[in-house]
Amino acid sequence: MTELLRVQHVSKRFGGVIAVQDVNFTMRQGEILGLMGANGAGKTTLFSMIAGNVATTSGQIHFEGKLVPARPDLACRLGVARTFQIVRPFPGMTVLENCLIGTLYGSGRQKNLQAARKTCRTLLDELGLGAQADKPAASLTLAGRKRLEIARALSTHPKLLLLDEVLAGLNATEVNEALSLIQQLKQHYGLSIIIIEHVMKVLMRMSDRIVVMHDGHQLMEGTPAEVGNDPRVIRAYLGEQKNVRAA
Ligand SMILES: Nc1ncnc2c1ncn2[C@@H]1O[C@H](COP(=O)(O)OP(=O)(O)OP(=O)(O)O)[C@@H](O)[C@H]1O
Repeated sequence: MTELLRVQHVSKRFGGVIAVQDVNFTMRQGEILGLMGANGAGKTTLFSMIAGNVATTSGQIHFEGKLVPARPDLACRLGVARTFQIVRPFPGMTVLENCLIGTLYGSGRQKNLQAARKTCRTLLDELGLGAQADKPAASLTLAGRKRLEIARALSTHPKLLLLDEVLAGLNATEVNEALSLIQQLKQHYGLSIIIIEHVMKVLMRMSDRIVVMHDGHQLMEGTPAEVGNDPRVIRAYLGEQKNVRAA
């Protein structure tokens, strides 16, 4: 499969805090890559650098062979879109208008407003938000706002979707629904996905490969089975006795 993303010796320092240190991995087109790590491990900072929200202190990130600039608008035009852990809709705009912005200005920029509206309605239908399309974003439930966050990212027509804890705060039924939805969207839009998720069982189930972060470092990279059985991961997250898959 074709290489999509290359993260090379990437580090980020915020003043005296080293949030990410010398992280290296590649990702193939069509993969689902899990990003695992405890609070403060550096996962979101890594996302922010891949999405161009934050500049690297050192190292480089290439997407389809092109250097990802430290500008989210330009990274978006390359085909990278992200969600935020704390959802960021424009609350006063309707659900549809929130998506229109991405469709009109993202990587697949549609010039025609009517066509863009149609695209957004189809997308919102797929995400189960069709009935809410003309309501204000602020009126959605948490599960609805999480779906809108995904819709907003997809509206930019990305090739790589970065999902930052989109399942957090959802109940068991909502988590299962969201997982099937993500799989469907991946197939339909031919997406590659990097997912940050604290529920390990979910991450293990979804991911083709997992990169494990610990205190800003990359602890290891491997298949879910390799990660679940790795003594370093077990030591870092669960103590000596347990197995990650039992968590
Ligand atoms: N803008 C910032 N300024 C200063 N320090 C920051 C900034 N952003 C992140 N950090 C620090 O960098 C480290 C990594 O944070 P980051 O949010 O990337 O971790 P995380 O793995 O995503 O954690 P969580 O699972 O809690 O979201 C933490 O020590 C955090 O306090």
